[in-house]
Amino acid sequence: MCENNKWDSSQIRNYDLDLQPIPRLHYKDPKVDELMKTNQPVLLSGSNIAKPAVDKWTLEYLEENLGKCGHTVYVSKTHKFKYFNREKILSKANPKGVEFTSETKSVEMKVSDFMKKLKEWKQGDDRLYLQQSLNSSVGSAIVKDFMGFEWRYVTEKKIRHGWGELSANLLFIAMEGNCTPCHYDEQENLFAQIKGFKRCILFPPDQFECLYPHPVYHPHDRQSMVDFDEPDYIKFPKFKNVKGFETVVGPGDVLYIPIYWWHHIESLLADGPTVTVNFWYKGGPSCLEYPLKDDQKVSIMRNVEKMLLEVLQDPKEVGPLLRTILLGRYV
Ligand SMILES: CCC[C@@H](CC(=O)O)C(=O)C(=O)O
Ligand SMILES: [Zn+2]
Repeated sequence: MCENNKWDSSQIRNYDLDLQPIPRLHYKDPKVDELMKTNQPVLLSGSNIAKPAVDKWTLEYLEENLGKCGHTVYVSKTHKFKYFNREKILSKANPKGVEFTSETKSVEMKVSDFMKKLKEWKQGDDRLYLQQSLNSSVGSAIVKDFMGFEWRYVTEKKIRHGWGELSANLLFIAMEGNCTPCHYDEQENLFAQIKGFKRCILFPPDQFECLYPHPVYHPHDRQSMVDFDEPDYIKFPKFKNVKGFETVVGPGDVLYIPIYWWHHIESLLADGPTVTVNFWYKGGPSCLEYPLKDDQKVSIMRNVEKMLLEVLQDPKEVGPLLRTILLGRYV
C-alpha cells in the first residue's frame, strides 16, 4: 500500500488484519455526501480545510506561536498512548474503585521544552505526545491561521448531515511511531493531517464483538482491550475475525471518522514528528428508525450498562444478572 512513494511499508507496523482501503475522493465530489449520510468513512483530498496550517505550521512556527503557557503532553513508556478517563478511576458506578495503573501520564509542558525533548529523544526514553485544545491560550498568529480554515465547507457538512455543535479542535504533535490504540469516540470527527503521515485503521460499529471494549465504568471506557501488537486470541477469540478499513493520511488530507467508528491511528515510523488538527462535533439528534443502525445499538448497550451499574452498585453483579436474563430465555 505504498502511495506516491512518499513512504513505504517498512514504516507501518504489521498487524494480521483483514483491511480494505478507505475511499479517497476529491472533497467536492458529491459521493462524499453519500458516504457521510450513511456514516461511512471517507478521505477528503484537495481541500483547503486547514490550508493555512498545512502551509505554515512547521515545528519552529508552532514553537514560536503556540503561546508560552503550559500545554498538555502525554508521556508513555511505550509507543502506545491509550487514553484513560481519570474520573472513572473512582466513580459512583464503581465506589470500590478499580485497580488501575496507566501506561501513560499527562504533564503540563512549555512548547519549547516539548520541542527540546523531541530533538534530544533517544531509543529507550519515554515517548511524548502533545495533545492540546486550540483555545484562547494560543498565540495570535495561530488564531489568525485558524480563522483562515475553510469553515464554510465544514459547517455546510455539519448542517447537511445533522451533526451537533463543534465541541473542540485539538492539535496533536506526535513523535514518529506514536500510536493511539483502537477506540471509538461519541463524536463525529474531521481529522485534518497537517505534517507527516499517519496510518489510520478503522472498524465499523458492528465490529463491537470482535474488539472487546473495556466496560463502561472502566477508566479505559471506549478503548479496545485487545493489544494489537500481541493479541490474546484466548481471551479475545473473535478478534481473529475482525474486518476493517485503512488509509494513510498525509499533509492536506482530511479523514472523516464517523461517530462510534473504531480507529487505531499511528504516526509512520522513521518519518519524524507529525502534526494533526481534528474537528470533533457532538452527535446529532437521532430518531429511532427500524432497523436500528449499528451505532445506535452501541449507544443502547452503553445505556444498559450504565443503568445496571447505577442500580447494582457493583460491576461484579452485572454479568450474573445479564446471564440470568439471557440463558435459556433469549439465548
Ligand atoms: C486523543 C485523540 C487522538 C486521535 C488519534 C491520533 O491522532 O493519535 C483520535 O483518536 C481522534 O482524533 O479521535
Ligand atoms: Zn479518537
